Amino acid sequence: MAEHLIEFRNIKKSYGSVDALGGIDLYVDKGEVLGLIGDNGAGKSTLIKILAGVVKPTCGEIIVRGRPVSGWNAGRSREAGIETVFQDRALALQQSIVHNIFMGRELVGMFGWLKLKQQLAEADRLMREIGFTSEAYTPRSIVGQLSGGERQGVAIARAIYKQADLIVLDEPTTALSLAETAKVFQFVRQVRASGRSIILIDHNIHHIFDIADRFAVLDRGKIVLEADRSKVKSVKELVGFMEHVARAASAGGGHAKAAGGVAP
Ligand SMILES: Nc1ncnc2c1ncn2[C@@H]1O[C@H](COP(=O)(O)OP(=O)(O)OP(=O)(O)O)[C@@H](O)[C@H]1O
Repeated sequence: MAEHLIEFRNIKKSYGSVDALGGIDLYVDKGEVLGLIGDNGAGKSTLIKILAGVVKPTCGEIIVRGRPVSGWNAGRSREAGIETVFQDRALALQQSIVHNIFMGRELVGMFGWLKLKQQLAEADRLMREIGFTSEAYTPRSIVGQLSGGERQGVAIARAIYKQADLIVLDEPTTALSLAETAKVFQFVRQVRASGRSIILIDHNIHHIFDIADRFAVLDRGKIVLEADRSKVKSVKELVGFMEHVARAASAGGGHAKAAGGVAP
């Protein structure tokens, strides 16, 4: 069996009587963008919090590069090379790009002196690596003066500095214009081109369709569809399936499930 970068096997999470996740089997491979789609309350946040090690699953196994990891927590998640960019991005807007990238992990030399020159050079390299092409900005630019898409880029650069192999982006295009969304997706493409993986959560199916290599649709704590981009003919087909899932939910029925292709 092929070795995945990260794999969830039968991950469950209950909050009292609420089953937020009811047995998730999901994997991410090296160098791919996995689009995670689901309505409000489907369990997306719970899933990525488990991945980040900040929420403990009720049961299930997490396998990293083919090896089950016991005692999964935030430290193990970081060691596995997983970094999550949450919606607020946790950026210090009054500070420079370089400050934000190195925040809490500054390069220091003997006697605790900050290696500012090296930090500036490394920040510049990271910005170029993810495709920060605008000449208007340097590592000393203030993050608050950047556009929404560019701020997302700074958060991604910080994740790469932290040696991320898998970057989880939680709704990175919320409240962004089309042009800014395009910038974020350009960063995502660069990250994928570097061989890193991305889990992209986005409410906008069109966005996910444009960029993901594979989709996973979560519905009331279960994966109801997993499909390669190449197997899905059009965004219309994906939207049709999502509508079918929603109809089944509002009718109080069981989970709509699609095997192989997408058509329900
Ligand atoms: N700390 C908690 N205590 C109790 N129930 C919770 C908790 N966190 C999540 N839930 C429940 O688990 C289910 C999944 O929630 P989750 O936040 O993971 O969904 P989501 O897909 O991220 O939704 P959204 O897009 O609205 O953030 C929901 O029914 C939610 O009410």
